[in-house]
Amino acid sequence: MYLLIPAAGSGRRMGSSRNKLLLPLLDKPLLAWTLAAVKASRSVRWVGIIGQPDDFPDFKEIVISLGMTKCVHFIPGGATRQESVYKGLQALPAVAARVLIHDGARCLITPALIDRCAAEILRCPGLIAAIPVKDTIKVVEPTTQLITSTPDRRQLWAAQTPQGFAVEQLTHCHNEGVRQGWEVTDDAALLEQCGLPVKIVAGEESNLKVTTPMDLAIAEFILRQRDL
Ligand SMILES: Nc1ccn([C@@H]2O[C@H](COP(=O)(O)OP(=O)(O)OP(=O)(O)O)[C@@H](O)[C@H]2O)c(=O)n1
Ligand SMILES: C[C@](O)(CO)[C@H](O)COP(=O)(O)O
Repeated sequence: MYLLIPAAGSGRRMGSSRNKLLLPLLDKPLLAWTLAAVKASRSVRWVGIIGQPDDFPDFKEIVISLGMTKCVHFIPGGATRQESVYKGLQALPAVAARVLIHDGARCLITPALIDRCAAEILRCPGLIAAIPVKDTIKVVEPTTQLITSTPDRRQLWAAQTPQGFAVEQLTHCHNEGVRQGWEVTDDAALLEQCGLPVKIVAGEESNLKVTTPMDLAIAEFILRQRDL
């Protein structure tokens, strides 16, 4: 399976002066945890790490320190996650028919979840890992700050990565996104806009995205519970 890892962000919400994926988490950089899970996955053969070129020396050091034997490529990213994935798609080998995309920032991913998504994407053209929403969600009118509705929670799922796609279809949707000026925060949203089906695969509650300093503390807590 081909796997693209968007890792070209800046970590604004982390309040970090550098890419948050290079911040330490226990004994190694955050991205090293993500890559360790990728290394342990049985299905992934080809890895494209999408990053800002300034970060490549650090990324390469991490890859070497993990002793990754999979084929690893470093792909220059863009100004948004959407642009970064678009560039990643263009760097895939022509023979790639299916691709998984997994955020570098979801560093608690398990090899089992990667392999489950890899197996499932061979049976459908689009999928995302997701978990049912636990909270009661309110839709709020931004200027008045008044609640306008409470969506039925049974229909709400929190999107995670991996997200998997048929490469041709995802490329078509990204092209359409560029043409129409769509701005989205995940790849599934592009298929949704194009009216194409995307399936849910059971995600994992611990598969959080490290976005804020609080997430970093939670990630550390979860990792300490695991058999390292
Ligand atoms: N231009 C960008 C922006 C984000 N990402 C990646 O997309 C994932 C999810 O993005 P997010 O958590 O928002 O990361 P940042 O952009 O670093 O964070 P922030 O939005 O707080 O600046 C991360 O692995 C991030 O590195 C990317 O590849 N290219
Ligand atoms: C793709 C994603 O991880 C799904 O949860 C997420 O959308 C990435 O970006 P966000 O801007 O932090 O939501």
